[in-house]
Amino acid sequence: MKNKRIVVALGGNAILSKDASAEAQQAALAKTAKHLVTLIKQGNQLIITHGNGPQVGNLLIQQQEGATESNPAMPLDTCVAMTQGSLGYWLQNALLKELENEGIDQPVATVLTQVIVSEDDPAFDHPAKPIGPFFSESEAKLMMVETDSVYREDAGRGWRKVVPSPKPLTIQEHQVINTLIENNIITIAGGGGGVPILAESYRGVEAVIDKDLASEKIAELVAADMFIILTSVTHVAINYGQSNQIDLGRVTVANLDEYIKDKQFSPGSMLPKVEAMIEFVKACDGGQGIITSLENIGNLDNGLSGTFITLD
Ligand SMILES: Nc1ncnc2c1ncn2[C@@H]1O[C@H](COP(=O)(O)OP(=O)(O)O)[C@@H](O)[C@H]1O
Ligand SMILES: NC(=O)OP(=O)(O)O
Repeated sequence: MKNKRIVVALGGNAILSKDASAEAQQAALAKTAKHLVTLIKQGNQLIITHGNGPQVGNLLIQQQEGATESNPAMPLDTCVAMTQGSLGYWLQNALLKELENEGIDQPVATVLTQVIVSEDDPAFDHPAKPIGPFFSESEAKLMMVETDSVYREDAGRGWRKVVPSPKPLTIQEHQVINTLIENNIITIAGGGGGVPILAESYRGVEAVIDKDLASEKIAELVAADMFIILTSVTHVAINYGQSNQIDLGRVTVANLDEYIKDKQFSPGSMLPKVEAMIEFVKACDGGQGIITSLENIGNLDNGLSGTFITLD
């Protein structure tokens, strides 16, 4: 796996697990940076994207709980921009430190990335993107009565607030991203799925774009050779969480289409990752798609670890 242009998408849950402190998230990113630098040492060009589901949900709670008339809560699109900034800041410095440890002199830049969405996207009427902390069913149901927020069960892990998640149409800053990569600058972009804006008006809309779908758009626009989604599981599975669970090694688009029809992947968690991979391998002829865990990055060379997605 040498000298490739690789888009790597990091899950927000891999950065924030139980401890939401800045120190704990920075420590998680320091570990992440070590794994990413392995790919850089092999001579690959990296474009790194990341989620913000846990972080943007936490920030929204802080905003709402601390709000006063003279110091109002910021809207969700601005919260996305704020988490893009804070996570980019932590990740950029974690990478710089690890590169320095390895004696690699390469700059890193974080691009404030906006993503164009349609005002008419039906997602605005059907909130489906889980953000923030996990609650019990009874806590969530009480909050649904007391506030106008919607909560849903998230892949067997508890209940979370859900917000609209419109489809990313294109990436406003794609030329900036391409210019950085052409100049051999390690690029962090599309953080938190990008800030959702409407075309032409540059007006933000209150939503959280799925970072896997936004990352796929970036992968297409930079003509990536490889698109890797790193999450908390080593493989995509069928019968996930059941006694007959089967981890998928190599799968084709046709296989995945069948599994989607069979409702094997949870919406808001594994389904968008699988959909993003299908889009990528269809759009980038010969492009390789991989879903695996961060810790598995070092094992990708032998082709044995993770779920590898191919066109046919
Ligand atoms: N079919 C499946 N195979 C593997 N994991 C699945 C499946 N369906 C749901 N999941 C869940 O999806 C999670 C990954 O989604 P999520 O945590 O939202 O991603 P992110 O890493 O981007 O934050 C896994 O940890 C697992 O709990
Ligand atoms: N924006 C987004 O998709 O974040 P997560 O990957 O953390 O859910």
